[in-house]
Amino acid sequence: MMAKVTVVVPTYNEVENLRPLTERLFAAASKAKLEVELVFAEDESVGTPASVAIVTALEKEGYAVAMRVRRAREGRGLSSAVLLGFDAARHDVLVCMDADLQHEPESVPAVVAPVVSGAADFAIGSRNVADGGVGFEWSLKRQIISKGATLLAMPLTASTDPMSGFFCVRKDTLAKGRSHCNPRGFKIALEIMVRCRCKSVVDVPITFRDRAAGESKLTMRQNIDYVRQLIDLYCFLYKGYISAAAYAVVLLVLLFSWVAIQSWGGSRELSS
Ligand SMILES: Nc1nc2c(ncn2[C@@H]2O[C@H](COP(=O)(O)OP(=O)(O)O[C@H]3O[C@H](CO)[C@@H](O)[C@H](O)[C@@H]3O)[C@@H](O)[C@H]2O)c(=O)[nH]1
Repeated sequence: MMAKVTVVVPTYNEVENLRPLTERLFAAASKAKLEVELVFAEDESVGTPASVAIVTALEKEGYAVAMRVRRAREGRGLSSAVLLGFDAARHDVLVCMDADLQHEPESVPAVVAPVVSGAADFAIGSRNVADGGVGFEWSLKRQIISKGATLLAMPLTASTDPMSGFFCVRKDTLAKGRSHCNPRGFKIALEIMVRCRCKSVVDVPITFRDRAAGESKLTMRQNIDYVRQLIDLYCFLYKGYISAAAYAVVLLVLLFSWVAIQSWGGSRELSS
């Protein structure tokens, strides 16, 4: 039977990338015998009217594509847009990828395969496994930020690339933790892996390409959001250990205070 997949792509000012992404994705899906519904989860920007026009034209050409526009007054953000897109998905198998073609649409069948076959709860496109990598000159600053962020997340997940925004999960797996998912920030894959307690996580090698057009939306704000997200996720996952450690510290302080008081009392008795 043909697997049915909803691909959600968060978009903010990505006008130039919508058509090439759609054409490449549907070509790859038809080759791999995947039925795809493509949903652009758009936050309103200056490019929104042009983006809507492109998606309307693609729909008329027969592509199963839609754009959901969140108005500026309703909020903005990558993770929250992806969650809204997932909530509206028609199919059980959900994929998230970027609009800027840094994630190759031709890799979608490979990212989907472990989830469709039942081999994994969660599959993620990874640059950090054999046959995966970065296919362009990435600035040293971005490399350091990415490596540092990955290291900080290591105790939270089995994936080698939890910073990747290219992943696949089933609706029922997502439902296990959807209501606890933090909609803030950029790192929705990490959020879902941890909150939905995904047991079998499979890394699928991908080549991360240069942005085709437009600009990255990553700012300092997202880095701060990431640190807050990490603290929340550590507390969520290791709450038991953190409480036990805090309890042990309180007990030790009490014990040392008691010993100190005893020895002080004893030395006073000796000296009197
Ligand atoms: N709806 C919506 N989409 C957004 C927003 N901010 C960014 N996006 C969309 O989210 C995708 C990724 O955003 P970029 O701005 O291209 O992110 P990046 O900094 O290049 O980060 C990339 O690298 C990370 C791994 O290093 C990935 O985690 C991330 O998803 C992306 O691939 C793009 O399709 C972009 O339009 C937003 O506020 N709202």
